[in-house]
Amino acid sequence: MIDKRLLQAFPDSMPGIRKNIFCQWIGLLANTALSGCIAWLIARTMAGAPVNVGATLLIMAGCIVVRLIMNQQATMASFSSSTVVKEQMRDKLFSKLVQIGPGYLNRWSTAEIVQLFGEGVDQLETYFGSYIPQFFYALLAPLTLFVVTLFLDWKAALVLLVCVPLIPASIIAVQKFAKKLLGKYWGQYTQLGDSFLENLQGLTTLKIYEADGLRHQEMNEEAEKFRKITMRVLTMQLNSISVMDLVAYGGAAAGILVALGAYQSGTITLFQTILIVLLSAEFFLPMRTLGSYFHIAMNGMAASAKMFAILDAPVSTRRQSDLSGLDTLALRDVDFAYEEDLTLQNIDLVIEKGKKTAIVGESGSGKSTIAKLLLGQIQAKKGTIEWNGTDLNDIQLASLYAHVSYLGHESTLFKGTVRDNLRMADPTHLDEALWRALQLAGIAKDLEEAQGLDTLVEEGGANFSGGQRQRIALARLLLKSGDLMILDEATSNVDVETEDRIMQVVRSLRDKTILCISHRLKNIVDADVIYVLQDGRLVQKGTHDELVQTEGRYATLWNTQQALERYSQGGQYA
Ligand SMILES: Nc1ncnc2c1ncn2[C@@H]1O[C@H](COP(=O)(O)OP(=O)(O)OP(=O)(O)O)[C@@H](O)[C@H]1O
Repeated sequence: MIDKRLLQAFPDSMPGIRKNIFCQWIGLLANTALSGCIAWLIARTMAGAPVNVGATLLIMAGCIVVRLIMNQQATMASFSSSTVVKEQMRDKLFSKLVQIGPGYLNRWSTAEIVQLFGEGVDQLETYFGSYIPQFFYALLAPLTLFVVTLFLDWKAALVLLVCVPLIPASIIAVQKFAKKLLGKYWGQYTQLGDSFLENLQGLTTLKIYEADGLRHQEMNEEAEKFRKITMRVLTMQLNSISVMDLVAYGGAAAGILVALGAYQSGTITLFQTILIVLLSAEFFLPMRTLGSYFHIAMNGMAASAKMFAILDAPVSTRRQSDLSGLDTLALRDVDFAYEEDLTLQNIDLVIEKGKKTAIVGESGSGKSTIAKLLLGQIQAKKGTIEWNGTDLNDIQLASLYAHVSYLGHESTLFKGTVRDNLRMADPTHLDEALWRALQLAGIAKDLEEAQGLDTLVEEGGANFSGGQRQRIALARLLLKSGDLMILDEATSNVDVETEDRIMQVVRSLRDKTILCISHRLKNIVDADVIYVLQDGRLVQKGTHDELVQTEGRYATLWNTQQALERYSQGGQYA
């Protein structure tokens, strides 16, 4: 009924939990005293005996005030313990994802992460703020009341105490089933989130291909599955609450019946009988409340299982070394697989300082996978990647990113100003340096006509064209003083003018170490060394002149692309 690991993971929540239990217990004592006063007043009045009403009412008012204060304190303690847990859990998850690096996207989807960070963590609020304190209080309260009722009538006290464990027994009975069901519920929930996000992001494509109707139907089916499982969870919760109510009220009735029997036979007084009647419900209430928190807490436990899966994900502990400037970067006999089949096989590749290295090959041959390996986003299955002879797995990701800059085919711009986006590369750059980079990237004129460096960038750079976004990203790349520049199909999504500008800039960077990944061979003809990739294997290596003169994959690709180019310029495809 208690997830030990979850409890042990947040020791800072314990003071709040202890305070909550203590306040509830003092409140229970105040309530017992209040019931005692009520029973005393009724019994004395019915017996026609003198009663000091004023003093009794004063004591009763005192009990009510204590109870109210204790309730308020317990609520505050609950808030403080759950806040600590939520803050720390989000912190732990975030640090872990930072440790794993961008490669976390290979293991979990964005929607899953967002749901766990948001609603998943919120589910822990009930677990720590209400369920855990209630669990211990629900053990303490019946024992306390048992001691009190023992002085009134031991038989009734015993019956009440014996009936209390029937509630946790019924909870345990549904726990196994509930755990399975909630595991499925969370699976369905994240799956629905994944599809929703994907369909929303690709809505334009779906509309263009008139596939939105089909996706709509699929989403409806998934939503229906989620509705059904939600209803199953609710039904399970309601049924188990009904069972708990039956046990609670049945148990209280049994205790009351025993007390009434004792009163009839003259073993106990009217005061004792009334007090037992008043206290009997109190015996069961804490367990009953525990039962109602239980299902929400189980949901928190199911979510926490997913969170612990992230926290337990293996992270290389080898990443200790810092990088020095680049002399050589080499892939030595590297194999890699996303799934079972190898995506890359026996890759031997060397990137030398100050040289321009190119990787070419058809779509799906594994070019971007090599870039991901060099960026530490994925790990080789076999072989090593060595930066000046040091295994990349031993190098801290932060140190690696300080030395490497990257421009992909779809660059991300962030909400803010153009200046904010450029300064990401290096916050010490002055405006002059930013303008120089923008001029080189061929976007300075467009920005001068707008608000210059203060031009606002909307989320994802939505207020710029694809080409403009890529040019701003190129300027950002130029501002970063890394040792290695990786361009992965940096020109594949842009207009011819932007493509020419990007390649012109790359050609002008004479002393830079550049890795250029491209399927358009005309962009890499001047590379110092070209590696040709086919179906995950390196099949050729050399300069452009060497490769076109040799019969092989490169010459075939070159001839095909040249023919296509002539054709697009109005010539003949031959
Ligand atoms: N995250 C992934 N999970 C599973 N398979 C993947 C993943 N990313 C890529 N692949 C597969 O790995 C192979 C190589 O992909 P990669 O993106 O490296 O090719 P590429 O040569 O860069 O292609 P392109 O020129 O089209 O970008 C492809 O068959 C692709 O389907």
